[in-house]
Amino acid sequence: MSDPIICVDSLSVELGGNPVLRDLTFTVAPGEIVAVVGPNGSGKSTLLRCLAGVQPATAGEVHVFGAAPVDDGRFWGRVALLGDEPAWYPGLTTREHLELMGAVHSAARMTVEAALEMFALVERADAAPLNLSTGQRQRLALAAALLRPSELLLLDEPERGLDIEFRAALGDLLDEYASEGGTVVLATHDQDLAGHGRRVLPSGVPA
Ligand SMILES: Nc1ncnc2c1ncn2[C@@H]1O[C@H](COP(=O)(O)OP(=O)(O)OP(=O)(O)O)[C@@H](O)[C@H]1O
Repeated sequence: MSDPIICVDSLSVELGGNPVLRDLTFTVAPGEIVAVVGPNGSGKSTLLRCLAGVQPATAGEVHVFGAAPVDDGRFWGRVALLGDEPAWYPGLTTREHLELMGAVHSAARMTVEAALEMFALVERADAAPLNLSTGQRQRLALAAALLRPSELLLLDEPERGLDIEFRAALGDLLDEYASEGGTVVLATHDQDLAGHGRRVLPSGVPA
């Protein structure tokens, strides 16, 4: 069996003196989709931030690709993160944002035109992101994350702002990414999306 992509061992995180994650242990194998589920405030985003190396553990360990995640170019070359609203370049269009993503990463997974098509952004390709609807902006953020090559996708509530049809399409895109060997960890409130993977609760209780 291949080595896990992610090992979380007895992870605890306190924020502002409050325990948010308590003694959480799980592993994620290559090609797996893991859905972090639970009510508001249960620690889903905190767990994703730990996996991204931007939230230190209070106790326990997190290993990604066999080492503690480090917020550096080598790590982000392998990991695509979709968190809160990205910082858009106000002078660049939708198409130019995707071209930029393709330019900074070698071996893009798809062309810009294919991404515009796949994420239903063709008609808004020449608009600035701030002139898109909330759902269209989320589709652009997802297009950017899926256009670039990566081995691990970390997605915090990727369903935010998406209509029902596109949520279903997103599940299929994640399945396709995983079938190519990519690993996905997503925090989600969408039960259908969560059904595409194994469920993990940040409380550590099996779902
Ligand atoms: N900087 C902070 N200082 C103190 N407490 C915080 C901080 N950030 C988050 N929290 C608290 O930590 C807990 C977990 O927050 P987190 O955002 O991880 O939850 P979540 O499961 O992602 O929630 P949601 O479903 O609403 O997105 C919440 O109770 C939140 O209020």
